[in-house]
Amino acid sequence: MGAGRGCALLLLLWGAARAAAAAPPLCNVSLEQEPRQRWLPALRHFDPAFLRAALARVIDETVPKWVHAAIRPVAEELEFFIPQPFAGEILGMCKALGISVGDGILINLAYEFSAFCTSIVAQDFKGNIYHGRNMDYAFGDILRKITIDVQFMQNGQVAYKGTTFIGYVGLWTGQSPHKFTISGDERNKGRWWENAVAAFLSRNVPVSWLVRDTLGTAADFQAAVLKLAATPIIADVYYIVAGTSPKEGVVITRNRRGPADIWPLEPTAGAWFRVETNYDHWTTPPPFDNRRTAAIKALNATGWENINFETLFQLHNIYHSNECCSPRQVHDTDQNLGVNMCK
Ligand SMILES: CCCCCCCCCCCCCCCCCC(=O)NCCO
Repeated sequence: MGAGRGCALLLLLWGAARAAAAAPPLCNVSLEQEPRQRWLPALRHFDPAFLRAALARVIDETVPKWVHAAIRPVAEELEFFIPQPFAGEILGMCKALGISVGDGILINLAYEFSAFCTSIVAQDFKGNIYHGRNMDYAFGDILRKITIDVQFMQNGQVAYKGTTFIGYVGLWTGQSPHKFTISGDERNKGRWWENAVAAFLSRNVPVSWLVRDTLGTAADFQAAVLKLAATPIIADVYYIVAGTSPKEGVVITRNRRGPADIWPLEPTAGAWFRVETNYDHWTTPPPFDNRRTAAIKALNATGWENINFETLFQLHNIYHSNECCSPRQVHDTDQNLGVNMCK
């Protein structure tokens, strides 16, 4: 399919019962406005006191107090190392909310909170490409209330869009309309605050900022894959990318410095889907986390004749049900996001 002819649909479903779909607020962020100003309209959807309390709780429960005390001044200094527009955007929100710049920067370096993400890219028998992703977090009670769909606007058009949390300027899920979609899944453990500052000082960028940068600048699927594979970042990650033409689907396993592996769709060889959870695809997942096997089973049962937006969405619920998750993985809330690129 020609890049200009694609259409795109974003859909969010919240809640453990998943009985009713409730979309998060849809916010426009104008890339033509000063970075410090551009998120202020989006902030108006939220109670500043709630955001301040949420930020305090997340930091309090994930960063030891002595580390917070030591790291906050360092994070504040990072203002001078952070590239635009990210620095301006974070500072603008900190000022508007009356929170410390150090805390604002710190939370924007957050990589994961016990996240169990799954991304699937698949091609149907007609050559349509589908990209679905699921996120399952700790802090569900907070994160469900601060999730937003964002349209980044330029010249009166949507330049790119994504789903994030208010205050968090990077994207882990996004779409460049009619071109490509990206999702990121956590790779490699480690406390997020431990290495973030040191890695940042090496001038590498957070993984979610590279997603946003790629959505805003890459001309097509191929350019996006190259950029996501090669740009130095501050942590390991899996980038899952889907395009609008047959075979345009790939899982990129990233080290900080570059690609560890590139795993494309190979529909002619029967590989019409790729599933990425939080483990290298060439290794066996641990027995307590069966998401990959369950997703593969469900995809094979569905078949490429029947894969579509609806079945992919349902499938995310199936493999993510309690049957395949250990108690450790079953949080009280789930986020399921399906990104469908269609002809
Ligand atoms: C700069 C203003 C801050 C405003 C206050 C924000 C309130 C609380 C913020 C909570 C932010 C949560 C960040 C979560 C990061 C998750 C990263 C992620 O999605 N990782 C996926 C890994 O698979």
